[in-house]
Amino acid sequence: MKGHGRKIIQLGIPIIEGPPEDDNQRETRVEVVPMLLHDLFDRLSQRKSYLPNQIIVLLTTTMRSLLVLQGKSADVAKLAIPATRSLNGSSNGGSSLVDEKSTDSARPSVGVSRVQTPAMATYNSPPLPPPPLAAAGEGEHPRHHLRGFLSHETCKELEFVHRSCGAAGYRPSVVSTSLPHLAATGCGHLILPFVPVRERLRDAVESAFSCPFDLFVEFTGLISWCKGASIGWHSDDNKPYLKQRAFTAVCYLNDHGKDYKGGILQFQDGEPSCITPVAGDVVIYTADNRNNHCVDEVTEGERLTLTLWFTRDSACDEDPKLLSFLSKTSLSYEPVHKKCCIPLPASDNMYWFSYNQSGFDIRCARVHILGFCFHTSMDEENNFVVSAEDDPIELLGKPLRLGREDGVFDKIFANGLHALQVYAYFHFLSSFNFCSQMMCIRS
Ligand SMILES: O=C(O)CCC(=O)C(=O)O
Ligand SMILES: [Fe+2]
Repeated sequence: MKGHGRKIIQLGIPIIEGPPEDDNQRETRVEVVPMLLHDLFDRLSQRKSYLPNQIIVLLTTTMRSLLVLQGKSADVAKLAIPATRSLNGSSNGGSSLVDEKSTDSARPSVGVSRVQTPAMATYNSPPLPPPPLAAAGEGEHPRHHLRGFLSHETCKELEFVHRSCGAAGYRPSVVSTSLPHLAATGCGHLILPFVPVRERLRDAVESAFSCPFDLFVEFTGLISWCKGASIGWHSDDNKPYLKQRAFTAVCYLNDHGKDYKGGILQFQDGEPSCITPVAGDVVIYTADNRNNHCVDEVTEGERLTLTLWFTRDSACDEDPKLLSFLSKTSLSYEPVHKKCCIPLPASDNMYWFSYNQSGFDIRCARVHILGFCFHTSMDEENNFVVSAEDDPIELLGKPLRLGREDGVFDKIFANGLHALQVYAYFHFLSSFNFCSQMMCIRS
């Protein structure tokens, strides 16, 4: 089976239709299930949780056949359900594997990919929920609102990454953490929590819009919409350099009303016409002008999202870029202090943007809001002294220290962004009662 390097292996009684190009192979490749594998596969089928790209066993040796999929749950949705139906109908007297009502639609659906697919494949598994949104994606304004897609823990974990590493965003009053940013700043390990989320989202989008195996992730980013942030009517592919974008997924990581005010997502036409963000919910829609939308101004607090764009163009796949960044930064970095576990300095020119032509630097603003200031000048004995307020932009790219009231911390940071990242990281930890860790930036 083709598609993103995923594999399908079938032994024993043929139970699925292979794609046309496999026809010849199917005739010759059906083999008896080796006894040696029986126990192994039976045990694998008992497992409760699977990671992306793990082997998933759908039918085990008790059915005198093995169907093993390696890959995504969308693969399973697409192939397993028709397979189990045809097997049930095929007279071998086997008990029903999947409740018939739940398999009304042989097409992949969001409902299918949202349940734990391996559980579906084991005997006596509960019936699948009906595909709740199957019809909506085909309309004039193809979009879906998936409720409770991310757990509370996942939302918090992603928020943690953002608090540690967020940088000035692509629009005023927006702070973002993109995966290339994490990779390029030596925080590659912080990409890990995104991996299963991206995989599940891609499954959901491919399933909901009936394009299995078609999509690549083009961009993944955490975005905080601070007070004053908004975006007017637009479609997500509305610039020549954005034409590769086919679908959007926005995951809400915190709650409207509780964490912030404003920030409602509105669509120009079609249903649902507006989305009031709830932590864990996801909205997916086509990136073209069938889904013109805007986000109301955030009037209080901070709205946090994880936004992904998907493309059909493999040249725009984010993954090779990430791997290239990771291979450069992760392999070449040698920490000054071997035990250092704080984020690395980032490239300086990534974080500057001009605001109303007057110049605005998010690094200065944020340290001031946090009650700190930068100290950059040295006296004759090479000690840092309080100053640096004259032309902070100029000095932000140089080594500096953080000061608070009359004191100056000892730690020398590579530049302003580095200081800010480290501060944000420890500030976040301290909110979980790890205050003592803050002390280590003093030494
Ligand atoms: O955050 C949202 O609800 C939508 C964001 C959006 O429209 C965009 O980033 O293009
Ligand atoms: Fe948008």
